[in-house]
Amino acid sequence: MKHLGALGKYFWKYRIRLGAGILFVALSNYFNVLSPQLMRFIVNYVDQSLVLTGNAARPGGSGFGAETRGYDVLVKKIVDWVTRYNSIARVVFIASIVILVLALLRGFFMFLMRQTIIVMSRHIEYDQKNEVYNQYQRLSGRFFKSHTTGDLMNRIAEDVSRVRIFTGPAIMYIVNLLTVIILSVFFMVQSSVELTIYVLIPLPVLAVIIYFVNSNIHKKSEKIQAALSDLTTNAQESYSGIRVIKSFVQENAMFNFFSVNSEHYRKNAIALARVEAIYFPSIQLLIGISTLFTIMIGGLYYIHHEHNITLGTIVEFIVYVNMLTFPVSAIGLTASMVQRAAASQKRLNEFLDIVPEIKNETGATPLQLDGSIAFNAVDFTYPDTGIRALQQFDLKVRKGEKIAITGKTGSGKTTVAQLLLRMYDADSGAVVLQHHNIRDIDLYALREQISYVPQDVFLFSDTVANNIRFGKPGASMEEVIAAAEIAGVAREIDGFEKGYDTMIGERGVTLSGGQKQRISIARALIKESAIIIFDDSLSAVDAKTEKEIMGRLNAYLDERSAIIITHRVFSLLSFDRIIVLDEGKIAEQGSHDELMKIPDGFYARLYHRQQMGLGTEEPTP
Ligand SMILES: Nc1ncnc2c1ncn2[C@@H]1O[C@H](COP(=O)(O)OP(=O)(O)OP(=O)(O)O)[C@@H](O)[C@H]1O
Repeated sequence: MKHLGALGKYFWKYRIRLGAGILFVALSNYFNVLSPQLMRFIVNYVDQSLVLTGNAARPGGSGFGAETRGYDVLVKKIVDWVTRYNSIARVVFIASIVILVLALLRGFFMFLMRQTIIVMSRHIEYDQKNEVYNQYQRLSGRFFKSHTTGDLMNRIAEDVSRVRIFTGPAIMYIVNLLTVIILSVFFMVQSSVELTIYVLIPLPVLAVIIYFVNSNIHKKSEKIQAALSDLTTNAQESYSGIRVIKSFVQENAMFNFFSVNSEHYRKNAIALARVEAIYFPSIQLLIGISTLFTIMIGGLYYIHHEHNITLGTIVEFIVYVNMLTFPVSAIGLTASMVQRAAASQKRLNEFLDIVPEIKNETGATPLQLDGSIAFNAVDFTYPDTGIRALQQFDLKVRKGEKIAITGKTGSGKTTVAQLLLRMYDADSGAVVLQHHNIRDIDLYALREQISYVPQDVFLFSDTVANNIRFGKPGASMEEVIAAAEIAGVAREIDGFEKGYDTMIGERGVTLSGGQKQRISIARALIKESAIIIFDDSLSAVDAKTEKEIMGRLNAYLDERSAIIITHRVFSLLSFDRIIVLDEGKIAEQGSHDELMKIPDGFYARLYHRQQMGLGTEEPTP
């Protein structure tokens, strides 16, 4: 329950709606509890009138003496007003119309109650979804590595919905339950204390049943939720990896895996349905017993002229008991709504309370980057795997310098890019840009001024133009085309039937790997930053195209600093410096000619291998 405390800020934000909603619930119930009193009046009035005309149900009738006992002030006024008419039919007719008016008033306030509380819950749902989404955006790559997409999706969709059920329907039921019970018990006691006690006797039993059955329901619901989460993750991975599944002919295995999860979910859902099936009839039974007590004991009191019980009182109590039926039977449902919401909010809080590892330090400056970079004795170990990716790594890049980084796979090349984008912070040493430690530079300004083309391309389900424009929102069509031209993909885009308006499916399924890579490059180039990082960004294009692109890039890069990570060395000729990384350390460094002179050097061997057309694999020592 304490987890729901996190919603306090939202309730405060929408306090006027909430306050009005509570008032409307109370008013709606107030008008609701008045009608049983009027029904008592009508029955007693008719009964008494029949006595006077000699047609009483029993000699003496109910007597008007008991009638006004426990009436609400408003009901008293209504009774005074209707009894001014002499005809029984007229009194009954007018009193009945008043009951109808009361029902309408009740309905009107109920409508207002929904308009305020349910609308408030939708606002909170919207705010909370945005809050969670924003937090997802702020969290670091490490967080996303340790949580599945299915789990993230479940929390932002399923958990937020469950919390909404608390902030809307559950709050409404709770306020409704409390006001109905307080008002009806108050008026029942006013009418007859003895009968009230008998009518309420089954309630403790009801409370015990509700408690036990409800905790059972809660446990089962939790299991269902966990099973549903597995199922979602399972399905989501199947969609994303459909090409791998098909190529490995693993459709049946995947389906079997899904069916096992699905079966687990089904069993839990059926178990829950069974418990719920027992729950509602038991509640109805106990409410039925209350009604039985009302008629039996009320009837006996009436026959024996005890405790001023009239026929009208019995009718009034029957209506009260019926009035309590729904709110009381909804106690379990409401309690489980609250429990589920608390569990969901706990899951949301787990994410919302995470302080992003990488965040702006106070006083961080939005530095205008000129392109000079320095890695000073940087050590970095990935916290989740403990892999030491960079060791005492030193690198100085002057403004406008073009550096190529090569080396064996896993030697730490991408890590250099990750630290430069401040996706991680160095454990020791420092990354310095224009004499400013990277930690003192405004994070968003930093990333805004670095163009990064990652190894694994990701394109959005949008048009080609919008995917390129992602690098510079609001860029003109000319800028988009210019970027595509430098990236060497313009001719292919022109060949598409809809050109730059061609929709790219999820993850760009309609494009070839090379096309996707080049669109991703165009997206980075349009950004026009002082620093450009290519992380093996041309691995899927042929060597000739790569050379052409490199040629155009040379002109584009001009004054910009560039770090090009690659496994293909023969295109590195025009670089100012080439770095060979090995186990997180610089193994070789220099121009092409200098590196070629190192006897048995990694670079020289790799160059020869590739010249002989033996591919990009690393040379064996
Ligand atoms: N996000 C990560 N979490 C944990 N360990 C990582 C992560 N990324 C990389 N590593 C590990 O750190 C080491 C350096 O990885 P890095 O990606 O920098 O190498 P690389 O030289 O770019 O490799 P490749 O040429 O295959 O892209 C590797 O051993 C790798 O397994």
